[in-house]
Amino acid sequence: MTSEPVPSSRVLVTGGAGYIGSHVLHALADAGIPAVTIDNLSTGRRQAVPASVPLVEGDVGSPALLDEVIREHGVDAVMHFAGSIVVPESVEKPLAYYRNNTVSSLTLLDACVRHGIDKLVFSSTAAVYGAPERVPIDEDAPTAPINPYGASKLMTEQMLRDAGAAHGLRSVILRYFNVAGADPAGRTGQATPVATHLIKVACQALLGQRPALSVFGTDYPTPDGTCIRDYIHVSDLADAHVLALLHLRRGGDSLILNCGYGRGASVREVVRTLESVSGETVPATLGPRRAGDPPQLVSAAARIRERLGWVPKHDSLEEIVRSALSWERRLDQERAGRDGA
Ligand SMILES: NC(=O)c1ccc[n+]([C@@H]2O[C@H](COP(=O)([O-])OP(=O)(O)OC[C@H]3O[C@@H](n4cnc5c(N)ncnc54)[C@H](O)[C@@H]3O)[C@@H](O)[C@H]2O)c1
Ligand SMILES: O=c1ccn([C@@H]2O[C@H](COP(=O)(O)OP(=O)(O)O[C@H]3O[C@H](CO)[C@H](O)[C@H](O)[C@H]3O)[C@@H](O)[C@H]2O)c(=O)[nH]1
Repeated sequence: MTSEPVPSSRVLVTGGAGYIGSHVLHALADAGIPAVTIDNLSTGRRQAVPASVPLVEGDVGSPALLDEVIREHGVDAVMHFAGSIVVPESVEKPLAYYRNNTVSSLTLLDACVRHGIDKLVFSSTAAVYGAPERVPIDEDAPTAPINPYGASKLMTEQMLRDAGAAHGLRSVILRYFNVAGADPAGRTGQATPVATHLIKVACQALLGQRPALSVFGTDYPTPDGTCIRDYIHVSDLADAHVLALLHLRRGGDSLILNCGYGRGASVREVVRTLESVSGETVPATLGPRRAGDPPQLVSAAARIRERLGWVPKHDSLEEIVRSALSWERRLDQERAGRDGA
């Protein structure tokens, strides 16, 4: 490594080898915005990172590594994706979640302040709202997480607010609803080893990679008895990140924005849509409720459009499930190629 900073500003993307981070790295590369990523590859994959982006393998909780990367690459802004994301696991191992999500974020914020970086885009979650009293949920709704994952993210939001007031660190906090689908060009997708998200699990069941999808609860107070979620295509979410970065680079103020389409789909609707795009049946069993699932989570979606001028391009459940299925088929072929080699 050289000791002189390079002249062009790069955005530091933490967790860029993961599902959402890798889509954002591709979106940044497509927009001609230089980036560097730190990832410890705990759930991410090296091959998800675009060839043009330097991947520094290491932990975002290391102050020395952050110092080195920020100096070496002339970092002027940060997008923070690295973290642990499985809700039930956060209930079993809360301290691990507070360490990897909250404590590591504290280390990162500290590094930003130390290096005079005043722009940060943060991956938050609708889980900060807990089980909301009303849908659609707007950004001013009360935050009341019902699991350590959501609490660990809300604590980081609080640190960002306080660091903004004290140190001028401006942030865009993006609260994602249910992220799904894959890059339409097939460059990346969700490849994390533990699949728990509905659309990925349903695709895996359809392809015979698991015996069946278990539908978690059919007695919810919703029209068909199954839970309703606001599914957002990961490529639209990636575009929102690029817009958030540009907003901060223009000198824009701190924002908290929901990321969703403002429209819900039930578990049964998701399954039907997957069946209609594939022409095949999803093997499914009707099971009991999963602990901690609110009946409905739907975003109030106006603010992000107003503040960032975000216009979704893939706003259809068909497109989301089609891209997720074709990504799952691609992973299948990759595995078959490896096994055959
Ligand atoms: N997937 C969703 O539906 C969803 C919803 C809301 C919020 N989020 C948030 O979005 C972010 C990205 O989620 P994802 O779905 O892409 O998950 P992911 O597991 O695919 O990506 C996380 C990446 O961070 C890396 N990582 C984890 N801990 C690290 C550490 N300490 N140091 C360096 N790298 C580390 C992992 O190797 C991985 O590449 C997370 O912060 C998550 O909480 C995701
Ligand atoms: O095998 C499965 C998996 C899920 N579901 C159901 O499908 C819906 C969606 O579940 P996911 O696990 O895909 O997503 P969650 O809604 O639980 O949570 C996700 O979306 C949240 C915001 O809406 C947070 O962002 C959180 O981090 C993220 O994991 C839920 O009703 C769930 O009960 C099933 O029926 N069977």
